[in-house]
Amino acid sequence: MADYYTTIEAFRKSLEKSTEFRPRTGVILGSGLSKIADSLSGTAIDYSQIQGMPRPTVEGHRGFLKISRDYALLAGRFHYYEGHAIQDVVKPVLLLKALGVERLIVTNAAGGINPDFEPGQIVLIRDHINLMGANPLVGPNNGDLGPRFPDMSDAYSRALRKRISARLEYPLKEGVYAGLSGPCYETPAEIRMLEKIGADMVGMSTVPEVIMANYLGMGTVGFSCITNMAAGILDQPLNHQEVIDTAARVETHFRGIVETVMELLASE
Ligand SMILES: O=P(O)(O)O[C@H]1O[C@H](CO)[C@@H](O)[C@H]1O
Ligand code: HPA
Repeated sequence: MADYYTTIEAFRKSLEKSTEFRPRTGVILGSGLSKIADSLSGTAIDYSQIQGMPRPTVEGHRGFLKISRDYALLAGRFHYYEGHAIQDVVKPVLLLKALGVERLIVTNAAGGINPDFEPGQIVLIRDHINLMGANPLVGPNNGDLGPRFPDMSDAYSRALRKRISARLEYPLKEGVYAGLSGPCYETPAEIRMLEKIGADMVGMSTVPEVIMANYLGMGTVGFSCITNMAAGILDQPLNHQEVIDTAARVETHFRGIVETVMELLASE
């Protein structure tokens, strides 16, 4: 395994110069969702100012940290398909750890598999299936950071999900997220397989981040914005522009949910 301890220490040092804020809640924003960070007050720090932080290459991931007393929002994540080592894909989580963040909210754009879902809907992630073909914890383990064999039975905190559902005006549907490496969208046959193994939505991110957050002891919740129905469900081709457009269409609604959850976590 990469020496995550060293990476976290290097981020801590680098951030010492740019901010005194040490929030408890971190948010990773998915494709097309970075406007949420614009609308919140705080200090914006470009990834280029943070030593060791890669640059996002995907449209909809801008590459800055917005930080205030209560929150650290990351507008820009790294995907395995971009060619990053899996150890770099989890750098947003290591950065949040360096700031002392204890709770993580992950968001993503995903294709809907469950026929009860529709584009524009926000789904609370109940669990995931790791089909990336990679795991960020492979390699020697530093027991000071986390266990060799982390338990994943509550990776998307049941307790937090319950509190979120109680706080929101209407309950969100929950679903299982299948994380694949991409960058191809899936074939219709792959989507039929994913449905059979219990996936409700599909994407190319989130899973490595949540594995790392769980390993580091962060309580985690996740939201998928269903930006399109997965391949073969509707008789139409998929493209990233549709993903960005749908995320933009529901941005205000999604922001409301994320802000409510951020307030809920900050008040505890
Ligand atoms: O998961 P996020 O980063 O939100 O983005 C999703 O959208 C992109 C595909 O359109 C992929 O990167 C997929 O993972
Ligand atoms: O249909 C999809 N498949 C994989 N990743 C995605 N991200 C948004 N939509 C999708």
